[in-house]
Amino acid sequence: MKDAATTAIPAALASPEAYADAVATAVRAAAAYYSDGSTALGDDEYDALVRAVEAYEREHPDQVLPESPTGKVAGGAAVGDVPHSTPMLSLDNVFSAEELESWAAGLERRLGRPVAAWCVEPKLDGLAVAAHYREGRLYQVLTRGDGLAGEDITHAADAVLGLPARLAEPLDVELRGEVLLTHEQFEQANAVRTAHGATPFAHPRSGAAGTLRAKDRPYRIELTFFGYDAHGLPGLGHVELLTRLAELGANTAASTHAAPLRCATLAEAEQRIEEIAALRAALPFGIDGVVVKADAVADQEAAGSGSRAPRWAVARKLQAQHKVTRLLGVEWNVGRTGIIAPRAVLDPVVIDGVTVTYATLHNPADIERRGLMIGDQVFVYRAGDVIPRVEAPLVDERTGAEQPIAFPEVCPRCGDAIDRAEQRWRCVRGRGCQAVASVIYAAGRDQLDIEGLGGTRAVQLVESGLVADLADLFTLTKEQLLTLERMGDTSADKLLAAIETARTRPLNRVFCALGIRGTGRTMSRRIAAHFGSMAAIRAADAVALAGVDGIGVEKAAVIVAELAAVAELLDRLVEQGVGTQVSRPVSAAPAADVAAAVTGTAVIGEGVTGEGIADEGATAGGAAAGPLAGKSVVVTGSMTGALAALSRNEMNELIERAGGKASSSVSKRTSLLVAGEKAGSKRAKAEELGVPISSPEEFAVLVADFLG
Ligand SMILES: NC(=O)c1ccc[n+]([C@@H]2O[C@H](COP(=O)([O-])OP(=O)(O)OC[C@H]3O[C@@H](n4cnc5c(N)ncnc54)[C@H](O)[C@@H]3O)[C@@H](O)[C@H]2O)c1
Ligand SMILES: [Zn+2]
Repeated sequence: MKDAATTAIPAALASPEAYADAVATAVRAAAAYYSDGSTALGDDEYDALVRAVEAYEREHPDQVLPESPTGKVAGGAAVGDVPHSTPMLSLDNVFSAEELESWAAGLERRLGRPVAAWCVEPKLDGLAVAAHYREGRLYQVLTRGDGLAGEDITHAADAVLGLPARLAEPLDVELRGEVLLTHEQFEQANAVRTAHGATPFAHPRSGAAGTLRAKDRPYRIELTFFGYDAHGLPGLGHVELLTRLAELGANTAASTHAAPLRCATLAEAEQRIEEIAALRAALPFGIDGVVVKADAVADQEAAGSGSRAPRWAVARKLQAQHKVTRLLGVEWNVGRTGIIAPRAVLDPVVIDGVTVTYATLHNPADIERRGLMIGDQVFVYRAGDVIPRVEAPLVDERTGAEQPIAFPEVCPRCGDAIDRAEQRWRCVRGRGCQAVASVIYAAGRDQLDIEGLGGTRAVQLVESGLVADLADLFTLTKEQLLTLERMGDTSADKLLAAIETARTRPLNRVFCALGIRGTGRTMSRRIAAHFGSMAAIRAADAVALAGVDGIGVEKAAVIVAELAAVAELLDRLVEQGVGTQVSRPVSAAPAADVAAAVTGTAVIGEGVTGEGIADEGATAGGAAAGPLAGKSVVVTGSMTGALAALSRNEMNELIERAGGKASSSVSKRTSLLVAGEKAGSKRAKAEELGVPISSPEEFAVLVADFLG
C-alpha cells in the first residue's frame, strides 16, 4: 500500500512568518472545507500543512497562534449552537505502518498492558452526526460542529437512508455515525441539481455537507448513514456495539465488503488495513482511511480522550482520491464508432501514487452542465484503475483569465459534419470516419506492409465506397480498381499483388494491423505467439488474455472489449484466409520471394478451436526452443550485413522466432545486446552492467537458421 502524504509536504517552516502564513492558509482552507468544500487544497496537502504547523509548534511552544488549527476539532472552522451530550471528537492520524505501530506502542504504554483486541473498519468520508432517540423515536439530529456544539439538521433526517425514524426497540439513545453520499447518490444528486439549474457538487463529501444543511430545496437528495458509536448502550465492546446498532435498525459498515473486523494482534489489524485499502476502489462509497480502535470498553475507558481526539482510536489515512489541479485544455478524440469524446488535459497531478494528466469529461453536455472553463482549478477524482474524471471547477478560485471551452464545429478527424442528436456527439460517418486512418495504419510497414497503399490511395478507396475496413481490401478485384482515377493496368496489378502478399502475413502482423488499443507491435507478437490463431484470440476472455506476458487484468479487459467491437471484421478476415499464417522467415528479399518462403512454415488452419491451437501456436511461434531460448535481447544502432534491411520490428520478430524475448531497454536481466553502428547509451549501459554485446554480423550467425 502506498503511504499517504508523500507528495507536496511543505519544507519545515523556517521562520515565524512562514509559520503564520501556514496557519492562515490552513485556517482559510478549513473554513472553505467545512462550509461548502470549495477549498483549493487537497486533503493530502492540508494534512501535510497541518503537520508542518504542528512540528513548528513543538519546537516553539511560546509562539503558538490562538487561531492555529492544531488540537481543535474541525481545525476550529466549524460551529454549532446545540450542545452535545459529550464532545464529538476527531481522530488522530497516522500515515504509515510504522507510525501505526508506534501509536499502538504508546497506547499500550499508557495502559500498562497489551490492548485486548483491535477493531479495524473503514473511515467513511462524510460527516459525523449525532442522532437522538427518545423511546425509540428519532427527534433530533446534530452535526459535529466544533465538537462541543453542533447544528440542528433534524429537517434532513428523512432523506438519510440507514438512519431509522424508529428503532427496533423503544430506547433512549444517541447514535453517532457518518452521513455520506454513495457514488451513486452523488451522481443522482448532481443530475437532480443540474436539472434544477443549480451548480453540481464538487465532490461527495461537500455534497453531503451541503445537503444536510440545506433547507427548502425544491428537490430531494438521498444520503446514507453508517453508525459507529452510541451513548446509552453501555458495556459493549466496539464490535458488539456495531452488531447492536444493526439490530436496532441502523446501517453500519458491517453491511459492506469492508466490514469492521476484530483482530487479536496488531499484525492482523495491519493485514485488514491492507485488505480494506485494496477494496477501496470497488466500494460504492468513498473512504479516506481505515480506523483502528481498541475494541474493549476497559481499554477505551483506561485510555480516555484528549480535547481533540480519543486516545484509543486512530485513523490510518489513505492517499486522497480527489485532488485539485488546473484544466489546461480539452482534446476531442474520435472513437472507433465515430463518437467524439472530450478529454481534459490537466496540469499533471499525483493521485494515490499515479500521475494523472488526462481525465474524462464524458460528453459536451457534461462540460456545459459543470460550467468548466480552460484555466479553471478543478477537482479531479481517481480511484483504483478507473479512468480519472473531472468533477467540478472551483468557481471561487477564478481569476478572470479563464477561457471558454471551444466545441468542435466539424469532426476533428475527417472534417465531416457532427451528429448532435444524442448527448454523445458522433461523426456522421460513424465507423466510416475511421476507415481511412485505419486502412493507412494497417498497410504500414510494420503491419501488413502493402506497398502502393499510402494516404491518397486509401482516401480514394474509402471515398469510392470500395473499402470500408481492412477486410474489404482482400476482396478487391482488378475491375474495381480500374474504375479509380489515375489507376492504370500496371498499378492495379501491383497493388493486387501487394495485397495478396499481405494475405499471408503472419498472425502477429495481421493482429497489429487491427489497431487494437494497447496492442502495439511487441504486444501483438506476444498475443499471436500465445494464442496461435485468430480464432483463438477471438475466443479469448480477459483471464486468458491476462496470461500473456505484460498484459494486466485492466489491459486485458480493454482488449477484450475492443476485440468484441471488431468481431465481425475478424470473422471476415479469417474467411478470406488473412492472418492464418503463424510465422514466416523474415527475409530482406522482395515480397514475391517471401510469399514463396512462407509455404515452408507451420500453417494453422482456420476454424480449428480449443487449446490445441494455443500449444501449437507457442511452438510455431518459436517461444519454446531456439538459440535464444530464455534470453532477453535488446537491439540498438543500425543493423548491417545480413540484417541490414530489417526494421526494428522485424529484428524483434526474429529474436522471438529464435526463442528469445525482445526488449527495448538494457537492464541487469538483459542477456545480450546486439549493437550496430552508432550505438549510444544502450551500449554504454550494457558495458557498465557487464551485459554481453554482439555485432549484427555475429548475431546473424547465431540466428542463421531463423533468417530465411
Ligand atoms: N482539503 C482541505 O482544505 C481540508 C481542510 C480541512 C480539513 N480537511 C480534511 O479533513 C480532515 C480533518 O477532518 P476531521 O477533523 O473531520 O477529521 P477526520 O475526518 O480526519 O477524522 C475524524 C472523523 O472521521 C469520521 N469517521 C469516519 N469513519 C469513522 C469511523 N469508522 N469511526 C470513527 N470516526 C469515523 C468521523 O466523522 C470523525 O469525526 C483532515 O485530515 C483533512 O484531510 C481538509
Ligand atoms: Zn469523422
